[in-house]
Amino acid sequence: MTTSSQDIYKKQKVCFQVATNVTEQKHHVSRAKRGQILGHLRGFRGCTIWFTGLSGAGKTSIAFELEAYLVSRGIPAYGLDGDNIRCGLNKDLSFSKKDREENIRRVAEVARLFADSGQICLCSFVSPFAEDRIHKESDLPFFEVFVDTPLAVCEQRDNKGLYLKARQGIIKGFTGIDQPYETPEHPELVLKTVDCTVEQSAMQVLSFFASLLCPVYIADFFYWPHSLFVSK
Ligand SMILES: Nc1ncnc2c1ncn2[C@@H]1O[C@H](COP(=O)(O)OS(=O)(=O)O)[C@@H](OP(=O)(O)O)[C@H]1O
Ligand SMILES: Nc1ncnc2c1ncn2[C@@H]1O[C@H](COP(=O)(O)OP(=O)(O)O)[C@@H](O)[C@H]1O
Repeated sequence: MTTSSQDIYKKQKVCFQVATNVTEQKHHVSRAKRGQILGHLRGFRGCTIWFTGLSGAGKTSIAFELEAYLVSRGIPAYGLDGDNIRCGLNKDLSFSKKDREENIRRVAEVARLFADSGQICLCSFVSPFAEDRIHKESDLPFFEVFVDTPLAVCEQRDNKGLYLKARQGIIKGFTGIDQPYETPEHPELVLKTVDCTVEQSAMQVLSFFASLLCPVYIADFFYWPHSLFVSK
């Protein structure tokens, strides 16, 4: 008779707690070596650009526009988005304060791995709590971008119909309606999306970070006509 792994666990009667006897393992490949494959010789390095703001502010549109643009220029970038991550990695989490905190903690860890691998990780999360957005411990560049769109505008956009549901009480704990949003105090960049297009907002981000991320490309960025920017 074979014993299932479940039976073994039951027999052991061990009370499993948070892991303690774990030791960080060193990679055999250095960050610099990975960077060489990704073209870091041209001055580019991995980082996280974190977009925060209300639902409908424009985080996803801007982050994905940038992702498409960077990738089309041969710069490795990847967008992590709240809706997507909550369908997979974080599908066990709710929108309670504690679970939002855990959502952001996990995503920040994943973003750090992307950055460590040499990519630009573009994160678009409501991330309403200021404390959760602080990533002082990260040894890789982390930039906060506040997508500063007023609640009234987000509610008017209501591209997913969520504000209507929140106002009707169908969705409880919706950020900006019956849960708070803590405005960033010292973001690297503030984007005002009213009266400008997604492409213009993405261009603002690119202009701001180009010199930090990729000095060699900066000239290209500024000489590119705006019409060439949309890269879909
Ligand atoms: N209660 C509540 N509050 C805010 N947002 C809600 C809620 N319920 C569902 N949604 C949808 O989930 C997206 C936000 O997920 P995030 O992971 O970014 O949220 S958080 O950072 O953990 O606060 C959010 O995506 P965006 O609209 O792109 O911001 C919504 O589509
Ligand atoms: N300058 C802008 N930047 C970003 N989005 C904009 C802008 N102007 C209008 N929008 C529109 O606002 C909506 C923002 O939706 P989305 O990107 O899903 O926001 P979020 O991810 O913050 O919920 C989209 O329909 C987008 O076309």
